[in-house]
Amino acid sequence: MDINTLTAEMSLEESPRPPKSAKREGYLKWEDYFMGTALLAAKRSKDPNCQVGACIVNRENRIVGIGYNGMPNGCSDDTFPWDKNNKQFYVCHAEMNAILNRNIIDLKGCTLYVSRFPCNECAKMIIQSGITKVYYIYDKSPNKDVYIASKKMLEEAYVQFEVFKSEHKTIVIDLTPPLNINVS
Ligand SMILES: O=c1ccn([C@H]2C[C@H](O)[C@@H](COP(=O)(O)O)O2)c(=O)[nH]1
Ligand SMILES: [Zn+2]
Repeated sequence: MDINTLTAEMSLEESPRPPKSAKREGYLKWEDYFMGTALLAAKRSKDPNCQVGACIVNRENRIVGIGYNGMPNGCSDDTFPWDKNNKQFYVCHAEMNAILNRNIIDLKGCTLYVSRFPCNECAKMIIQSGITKVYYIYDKSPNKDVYIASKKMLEEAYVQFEVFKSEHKTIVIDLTPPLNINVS
């Protein structure tokens, strides 16, 4: 076997294996990371009916605000009402909390990842804050006046909104070793 043949055989054998310094495959894409963060935040919600999470991201792909729906600070989750007719008077929406929790002053040009389509009150805050893009997973009540009004305002103010699409259905995160993260 001459030296050329030997080299060809070696490279054939090694081709499926990435070089040791190559990056890991299967890492989360930015968009899945941001929506995953919003969904993880939603898990903090005490609302028995609807847990909403929101994550705001700037143009440099930095997370600048996270929120979920909950009672205002100082208003106890155990004494304020969570039933359908009364919670509306008290609950702070996820989008509002994410905007108020922001760690930068100006949200101009930022993108919001949120689990459900924002209501009219959230749309007002989104517009006024300078957020220009909204990704949401589902529109719970598209025919209700508040969501029709929300769409109307977002469109008028040139805030784009789009259903979130991912090539994955689930992200499963272990809290115990070996700390696997399974994306499927
Ligand atoms: O833009 C929105 C709209 C609603 N929410 C939260 C506020 C409440 O906790 C629930 C409302 O649930 P329904 O059962 O649909 O009345 O969702 C929000 O965070 N952001
Ligand atoms: Zn809202």
